[in-house]
Amino acid sequence: MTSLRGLYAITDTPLLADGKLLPYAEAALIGGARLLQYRDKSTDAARRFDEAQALAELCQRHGATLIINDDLELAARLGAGLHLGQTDGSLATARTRLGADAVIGGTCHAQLELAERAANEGASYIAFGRFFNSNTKPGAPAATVELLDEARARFAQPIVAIGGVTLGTAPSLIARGASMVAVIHALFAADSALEVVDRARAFAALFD
Ligand SMILES: Cc1ncc(COP(=O)(O)OP(=O)(O)O)c(N)n1
Ligand SMILES: Cc1nc(C(=O)O)sc1CCOP(=O)(O)O
Ligand SMILES: [Mg+2]
Repeated sequence: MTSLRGLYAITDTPLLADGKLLPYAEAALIGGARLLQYRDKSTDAARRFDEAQALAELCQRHGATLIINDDLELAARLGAGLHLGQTDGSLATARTRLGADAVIGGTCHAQLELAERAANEGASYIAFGRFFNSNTKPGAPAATVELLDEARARFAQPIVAIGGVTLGTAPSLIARGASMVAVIHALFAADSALEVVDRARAFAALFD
């Protein structure tokens, strides 16, 4: 059973270009990331499969869970988890296809109604954001930390907080009930894989 608490690392193809994807992803896993999302917006199916398969092997080696962003078919091929946004397809269909044990998450922006629907459709976690200014997705709809109080009281599903999460901003989200923090820039915009290990360790320690 996957533990849905701790650091949720998300890859970013432009940021992890030039051979950084696998070493930086492994560094995040060494540092303690529990979920690793493969987020690649390209249409290069062959590269996407190869990269996701390599990440699946890394996750298996480090006892973490791979989540595929947007792509149910790729998740099904690899036996991985899946994250779906509001325009990425049905969570209920994904649950039927991937089975009861798969980790499937849904984007809920700042709307409790979207979380209600995601929960009813079988989401393993509900993701809210963007809580702070995001380097990766500056235009994502904004959410306030107060939303987490209400979400925590209303839903049994673990809550993922995303958007501008740093070592400085994460504690306010965890204190309000976020079970996981999903991070791109503050984890992977680093000069070396060793620096990613250190950052991941520091994020993971916030959950001790
Ligand atoms: C954990 C997590 N939360 C939210 C998102 C955003 O999903 P979406 O709104 O579909 O946007 P894209 O990531 O597909 O651009 C996410 N990927 N992961
Ligand atoms: C992919 C994504 N989704 C968001 C949402 O609010 O739904 S914010 C975001 C980007 C997260 O990257 P960073 O940690 O660099 O801000
Ligand atoms: Mg999406």
